[in-house]
Amino acid sequence: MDVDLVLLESSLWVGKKRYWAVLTGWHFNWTERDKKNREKMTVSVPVSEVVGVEVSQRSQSEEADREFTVFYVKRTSSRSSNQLLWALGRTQFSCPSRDLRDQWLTQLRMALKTHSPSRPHRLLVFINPFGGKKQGSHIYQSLVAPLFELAGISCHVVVTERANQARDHILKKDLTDFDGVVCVGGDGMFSELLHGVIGRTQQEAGLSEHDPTLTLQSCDLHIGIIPAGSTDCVCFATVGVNDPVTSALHIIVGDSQPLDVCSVHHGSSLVRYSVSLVGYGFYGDVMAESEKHRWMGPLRYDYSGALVYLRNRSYAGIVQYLPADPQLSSPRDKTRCLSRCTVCSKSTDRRLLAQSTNSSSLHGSQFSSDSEGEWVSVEGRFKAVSLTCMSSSCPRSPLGLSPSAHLADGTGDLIIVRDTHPLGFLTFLHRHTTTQDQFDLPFVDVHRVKAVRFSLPLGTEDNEDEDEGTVKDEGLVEDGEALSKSGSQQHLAERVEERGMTNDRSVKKKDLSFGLCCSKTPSVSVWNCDGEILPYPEILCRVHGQLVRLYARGIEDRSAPPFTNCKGRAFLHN
Ligand SMILES: CCCCCCCCCCCCC/C=C/[C@@H](O)[C@H](COP(=O)(O)O)NC(=O)CCCCCCCCCCCCCCC
Ligand SMILES: Nc1ncnc2c1ncn2[C@@H]1O[C@H](COP(=O)(O)OP(=O)(O)O)[C@@H](O)[C@H]1O
Ligand SMILES: [Ca+2]
Repeated sequence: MDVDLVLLESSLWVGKKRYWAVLTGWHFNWTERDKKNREKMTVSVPVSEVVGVEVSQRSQSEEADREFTVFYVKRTSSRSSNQLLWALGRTQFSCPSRDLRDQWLTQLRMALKTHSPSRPHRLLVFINPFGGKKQGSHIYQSLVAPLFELAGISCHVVVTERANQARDHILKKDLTDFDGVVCVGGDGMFSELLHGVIGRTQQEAGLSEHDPTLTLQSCDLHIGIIPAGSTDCVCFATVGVNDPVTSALHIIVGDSQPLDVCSVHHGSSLVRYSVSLVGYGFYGDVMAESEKHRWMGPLRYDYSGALVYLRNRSYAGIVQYLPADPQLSSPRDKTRCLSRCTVCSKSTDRRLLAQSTNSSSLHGSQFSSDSEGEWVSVEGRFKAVSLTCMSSSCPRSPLGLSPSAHLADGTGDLIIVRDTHPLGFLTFLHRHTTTQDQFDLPFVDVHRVKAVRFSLPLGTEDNEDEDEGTVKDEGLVEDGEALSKSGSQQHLAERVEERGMTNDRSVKKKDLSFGLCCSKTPSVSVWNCDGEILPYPEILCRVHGQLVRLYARGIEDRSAPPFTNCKGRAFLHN
């Protein structure tokens, strides 16, 4: 029952103004009262958004002994982009007596404990000092660490010295004391945490990650992201803005956002997990190209994007997909997945029901293609084939690859861009930066799916040296050597070149050995899997609903009605 009992109320002063302050289990409100005791504006802070309470830091004096400061989440707008940001609000209250001050401190701290129980107390933080503009350590020390300290969160901080250190740490070290893991970096760093957390959970549950038909165990350990990378798409799409303070506050208040994850398999092995982009053709080529220009920082994507666009390539392939239930939602229904999204909540309800009716729980049960419906097949030449489990919005594309995709509905959106003239493809790309519908083009199809398979038509060059089932050599969990950009990716990029897949250097190499016959453009591309290159075109992807949880709450709806108090009066929400 949602009874909002008053825990404490009294007169308090803020500066020279007198307020009537009320603490209930759910809210801390203070209402200005004028000299005639008439009520003016009320400020209301949900207890769940109180960051901390402190006694006055001023030197001991009678006045200071009657003061306390409440720190809380304050919503503001960014001046440049009009995005909703969270900042640290603070109000210093003065009490009539020291006794009353102590009562306020006790009650506020107690309310925090009992009404905000999901807050983390101990976190494991990984900082990539080389991500994005190389500001990770500075961002953490100057903006995030002071907030965690204020909130009483203790942190074990690891500044990484190599790629995959964070993933390996999570897979192998004792994590019993930690409530969550946090990365300070970009999507690549998030991906390391994702692989560590999912891998660890399956190890402990005794489940094989390589079997795409198995329902994996969802992970309890939460993941937090402090954006300090190049695209920061996972943060942007789950929080609505790339801002370290906003993200730190979501971690502090213990927000919990389930997230769908796609497992990518080749042959009989798991290759990687992805949450944002599994993309072949254009996005694969952009990623392969951009690795050569890493020194440019985030700009490498625009530069490489332009180069790859001008190459004007398309690739032959067979895309097969398992459609999701069209009754539940559609990628073209013009809705947005916002905080407390009903489509995602219904998916949660269905999962809970399935778990309760399945005596041995859903985990470890089989995902049978028969009961999941019929595969649909599309063969042709494509500019791009992309699968995304969420909108994949980012500053470069504020509505994302698929604006109506859901964070936690158990499906992904498959976007097929068939071969077209360069101007058409530019229109498609450009619409990602506006509010125009990028799917409303005759050469673009979008489907909401549960699984996707991609293969090459018979006779495509790459089929010849395709070696099914050998991925384990580079597999993620098998040998601890993931396909990382900065480490083994170097070696993979060389393999890609040797196979004559994507870049110009590879063509030159072939030209030298085979002469003119091989100067044609490569017939296969690579997959871009959340920023990592997968050099084998034939893959199977399966979406796992709500496999992990982030310290986030989805994008908050700015048009939501104002809060009202228990007496129905209008409230100013801080
Ligand atoms: C004409 C303007 C076209 C703008 C097209 C914007 C499409 C943006 C879609 C972004 C999807 C992002 C999905 C997330 C991917 C990340 O996981 C992943 C890794 O991120 P990290 O480095 O932070 O670790 N990032 C990426 O894969 C980056 C993909 C970026 C693609 C940028 C494409 C720019 C295209 C520019 C075309 C210009 C044409 C000019 C013609 C002369
Ligand atoms: N200390 C390190 N040295 C080199 N590479 C690292 C280090 N720490 C993490 N990485 C790797 O760097 C890659 C890019 O990191 P990320 O933080 O995503 O930045 P960006 O968004 O700029 O790509 C990731 O794939 C990650 O595995
Ligand atoms: Ca989804």
